[in-house]
Amino acid sequence: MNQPSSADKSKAVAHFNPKTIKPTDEQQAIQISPARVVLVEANAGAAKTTVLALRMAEAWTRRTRPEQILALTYTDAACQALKAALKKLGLPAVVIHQFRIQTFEAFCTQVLRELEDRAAPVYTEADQLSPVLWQAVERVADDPGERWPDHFLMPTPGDYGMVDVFVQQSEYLKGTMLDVLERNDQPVTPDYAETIGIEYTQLRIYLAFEKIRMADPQRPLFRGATDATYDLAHLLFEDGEVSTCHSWPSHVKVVVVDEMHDMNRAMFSVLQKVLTTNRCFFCGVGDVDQVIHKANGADARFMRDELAELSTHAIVRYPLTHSFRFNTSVARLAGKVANKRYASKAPYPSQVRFSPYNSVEACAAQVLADAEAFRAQHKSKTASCAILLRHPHQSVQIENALIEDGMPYETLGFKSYVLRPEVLFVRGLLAVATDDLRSVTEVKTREEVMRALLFFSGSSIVVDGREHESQQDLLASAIRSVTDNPLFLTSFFENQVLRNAPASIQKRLLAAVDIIRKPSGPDMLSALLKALHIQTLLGDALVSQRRRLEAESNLRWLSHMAERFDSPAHLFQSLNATEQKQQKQKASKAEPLLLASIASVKGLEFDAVLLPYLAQGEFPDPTADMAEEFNTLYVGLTRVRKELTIYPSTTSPSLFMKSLGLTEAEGDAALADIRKE
Ligand SMILES: Nc1ncnc2c1ncn2[C@@H]1O[C@H](COP(=O)(O)OP(=O)(O)OP(=O)(O)O)[C@@H](O)[C@H]1O
Repeated sequence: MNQPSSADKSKAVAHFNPKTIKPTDEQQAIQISPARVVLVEANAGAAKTTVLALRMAEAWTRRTRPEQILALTYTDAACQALKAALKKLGLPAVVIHQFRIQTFEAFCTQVLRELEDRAAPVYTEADQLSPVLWQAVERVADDPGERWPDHFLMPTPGDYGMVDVFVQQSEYLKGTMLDVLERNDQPVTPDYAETIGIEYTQLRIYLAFEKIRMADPQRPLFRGATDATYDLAHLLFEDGEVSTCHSWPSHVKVVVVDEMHDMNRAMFSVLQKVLTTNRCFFCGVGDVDQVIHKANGADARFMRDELAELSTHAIVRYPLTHSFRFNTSVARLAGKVANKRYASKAPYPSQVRFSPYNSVEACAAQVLADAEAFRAQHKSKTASCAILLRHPHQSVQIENALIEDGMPYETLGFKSYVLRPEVLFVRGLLAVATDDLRSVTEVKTREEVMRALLFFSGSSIVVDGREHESQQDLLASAIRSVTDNPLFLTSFFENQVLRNAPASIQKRLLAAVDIIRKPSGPDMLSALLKALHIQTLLGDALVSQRRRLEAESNLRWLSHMAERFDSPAHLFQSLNATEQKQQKQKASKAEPLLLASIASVKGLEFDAVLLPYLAQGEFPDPTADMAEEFNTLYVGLTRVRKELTIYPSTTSPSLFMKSLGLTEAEGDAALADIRKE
């Protein structure tokens, strides 16, 4: 692997000169590098996306047509960040529009759509995958030709964690392409399963599932979230022809890949084909400490040995030493989290502030006050502020605080808490008990409330004389009659939801409605959830273990918030009013604040970043991979340009604070140091 030679540097002169920023020598070296294969590994904010944009702009200025320039990324946010960088450099919008900038999944979907002559349905929800999965389980269990039945550890119906485990393993197998690469026509045996690190039964089920999904390889039954990349990579592995497709890039001159640290084997195989079917310049950028998708097979070696092996040209590596996004204080903290050197050179000061909290509500109030202060100080519409969360359930109190204050906000990476299915179920019960569906003003939400009532009650619709009609059609006509006349909700609840629910659930639903109707104190919602045996109810309804935990957390945080209300009717009105205010805000022209998951803003940046709820059990999440939790924190705090505020819990201190030396005496000193800069 080579470093840029001084001859390289002296020969070329930049044809593209941005007016908005002055590229540094390091950046310009990448912009004009004559090397066929260029690689940049650098810290967050060190201008990786910017140099890709510079390289694209340089090629365009040197008369490469925009459609001959291809940029591939892992996430939509990274596509958005690259477009923003091109815009910031001053490229005309029409030109940016003509560049082909896509995620690998979107790119592969486009090619497969042309090859298959149709768009395969996309299933991303556990509920959609579950029936096929159980069909696969049955096939494996009933296979008369099975030679190793003694090795089976079959899941039993009701094993609801099964879907999550399956999705995780299958995304890993597909991302790494382990089975495709290692099988070589050998039979699937317990020994073979062990060599690829998958439990034998799981592998059998995975293969049966794939057989059902791909029964007709030309017309897959459906695709999961990352299946287009895998399917195309698989096709390429089997020497399938793609280069004759219109949508296959056949005359591209420049290929760039952002966030290359997220690359897995399937993406790499597709990239390999793009590079071997085009005489092009390649530039990839990444930062190993931003890997948060290991579960999908993301591996930094694709930026290193694997690329070197693939490339017939020498790889020239360039440095980007300084972060231009933020200054010393943030850089020091990022360096601590990622345990690496971090230099910075932003043309403005950045500050880090720690705002300890002692209750969930107090934290929300502090976040609101800080967001308000930031807005008051920076009147400009372009000053951006984002509240970044590790988990969606943490939005409950913050959304309430924002709504009460009248501060417009939008969410990214999750829905507002009032629209999450389990909260809609509670809203449904409140509507039934108070006989007031009219207060739910959005028609779409009324529909969702009815669906949630039916779904979480394990119920169905039965109409005499219409037995031949599908549940979908029956529900559609029930929804029509109730949305037209909200007073019919009670009869829908009594005659359908309740009557057709399993007997044990009927009792619990009645008890719940009873609790709402009787005068009760601030723990009404906790009592209602208890009467519903909510954990069992969620467990029975939700096939995904991840979703169950998420739903439980959402309801736990909701009941905490409900303690403020003296009656169920008030709680109900407040939830409805929250939704109405959100609708109003959407219609208004006021610039919204962003409330987002950290994962969804990877690649983006904001003037102010607020990172609430650093508490043990919340962030880091003890059930997740600890290295990735650190990377998630690193991604979150490196989104900031000027003002970073971190909210550590004083009652259950986060491991992060301890391991960063940011608690107690030693931590105070470190904080003081950081603040001084
Ligand atoms: N020469 C420069 N002068 C001033 N600002 C710059 C310069 N180069 C880049 N920047 C700015 O620095 C910020 C960070 O750049 P960029 O988004 O390209 O970093 P990145 O390495 O891709 O970050 P991440 O790893 O988070 O994706 C951007 O606001 C960008 O416009």
